Amino acid sequence: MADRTVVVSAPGKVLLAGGYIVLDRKHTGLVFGLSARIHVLAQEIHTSEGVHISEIVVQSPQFLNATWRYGYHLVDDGGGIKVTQLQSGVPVDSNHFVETTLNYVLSYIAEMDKRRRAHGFQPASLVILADNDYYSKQKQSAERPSSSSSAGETLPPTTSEEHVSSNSSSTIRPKDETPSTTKTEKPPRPRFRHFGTTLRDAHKTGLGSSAALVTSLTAALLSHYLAPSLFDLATPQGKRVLHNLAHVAHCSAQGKIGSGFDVASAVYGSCLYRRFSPTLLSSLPNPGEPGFASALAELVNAGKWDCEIQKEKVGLPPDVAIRMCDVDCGTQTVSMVKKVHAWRDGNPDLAAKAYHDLQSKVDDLARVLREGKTEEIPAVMGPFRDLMRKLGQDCGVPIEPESQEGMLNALEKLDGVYGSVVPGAGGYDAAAVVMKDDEETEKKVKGFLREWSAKHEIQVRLMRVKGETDGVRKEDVREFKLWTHCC
Ligand SMILES: Nc1ncnc2c1ncn2[C@@H]1O[C@H](COP(=O)(O)OP(=O)(O)OP(=O)(O)O)[C@@H](O)[C@H]1O
Ligand SMILES: C[C@@](O)(CCOP(=O)(O)O)CC(=O)O
Repeated sequence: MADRTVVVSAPGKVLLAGGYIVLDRKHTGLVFGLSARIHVLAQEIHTSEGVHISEIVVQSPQFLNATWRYGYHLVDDGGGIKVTQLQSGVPVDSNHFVETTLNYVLSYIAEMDKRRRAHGFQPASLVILADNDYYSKQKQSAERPSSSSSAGETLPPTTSEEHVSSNSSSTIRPKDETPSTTKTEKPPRPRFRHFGTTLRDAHKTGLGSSAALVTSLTAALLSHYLAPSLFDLATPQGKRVLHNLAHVAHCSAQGKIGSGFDVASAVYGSCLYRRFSPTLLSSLPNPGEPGFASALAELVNAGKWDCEIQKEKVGLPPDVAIRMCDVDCGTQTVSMVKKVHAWRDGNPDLAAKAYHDLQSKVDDLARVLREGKTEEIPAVMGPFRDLMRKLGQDCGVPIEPESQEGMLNALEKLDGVYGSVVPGAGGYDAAAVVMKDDEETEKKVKGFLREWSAKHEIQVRLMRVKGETDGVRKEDVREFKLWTHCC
């Protein structure tokens, strides 16, 4: 049988402009994909002769205690495939986004490829590898140097979980290719570092890890299990199916609260985004309920998807970059959205005016970036920030908190910085900077953030990540050979 090992990656996102208004179908948001990606490697699990296992094993080897084993069964009355997390040895936290994605994607696959109902799913191993910028550095993080040439570069510290599972044929660690380094040599920066923490305790930088993960996991499962005649990521139809299925799974895992701009950019990359009608998903049964599988397949394959993804409306001048600053604080997006909506519902006229004004700035910003009018960026981003700050004040929500306001005002005074914003929902998450794409400006910004951090006793740093237009893509499996069972 053909080797079905596949690696798919999807980008993170930054909603540069359009937070809150994009939740309303009347409006659009300007979203950029990011160079920070989440990769998922899918491969068969090879067992010794006579040994049969029926598991799907998902691992996130950059975190402690992050191996999730699932059994699966076909539910009667067309309820689809339901997975159950298997526990053995050290208890492992559940991973709601992974589990939900498996329920939706395996149900869709079984519906599209009827043979699966009779023969079931071959056991599979899925390895999640996130680019380093998705999480803030934590001081206790343990790293060991290893090979600098390929993707699986850093060895996780030994954990009790690994001890438990070390005999299993289905748990993988990167093959140990640790080179000998002398004491004085600085270890190479690992492409996928170990964060030295559990996922629950990790400090997210707000780049949209869950949407990138759900998208790349969905694409990896579809590519691994379905023949190319049924799913081909390289075709527009393949992307449409991926987009719809990942949307449904992500919405379900999130509790149906988002506009979906993050999944759209994970699939298609940078775009001007108009959301789908929320009613689209309202009649879909839940996984396991009668009729779920066929309703899901129908919704994904056809459905009245009325979202708009306009890629041609988005561009960047060649010498301009969108960079992100990690502020290393968290933001409660859900409660902020609730407060903004409560204000909007209580003040419809004021809200309509505010949303209209914000939309015109979203359009202006898209236009000046697309048309390469670098000199006009400050005159658009400044008033956009003012309007977002005003919205926050009206709703009693810290969309641009004072601490961020002071920092961004000072940052914008630097030569080469054209504008900045607290993207998406705002708050204390990452800040975005639109700046000249050269070393000199990068040095200035880094120096500024170092001084600002010291003066204000906070931790702000410029991340490596940059705005990028690409969406989901297949990666060269050979680059991930340290994470595969074979080769
Ligand atoms: N590297 C990873 N490995 C396994 N699961 C992950 C990984 N990254 C994200 N997840 C899943 O996504 C969840 C985080 O989703 P959540 O919506 O809270 O954050 P987010 O999408 O990163 O938010 P933001 O838009 O602010 O960046 C985790 O709890 C986990 O279920
Ligand atoms: C507030 C909202 O419009 C943007 C949230 O963006 P972010 O997660 O802060 O990047 C919500 C949404 O569109 O899903």
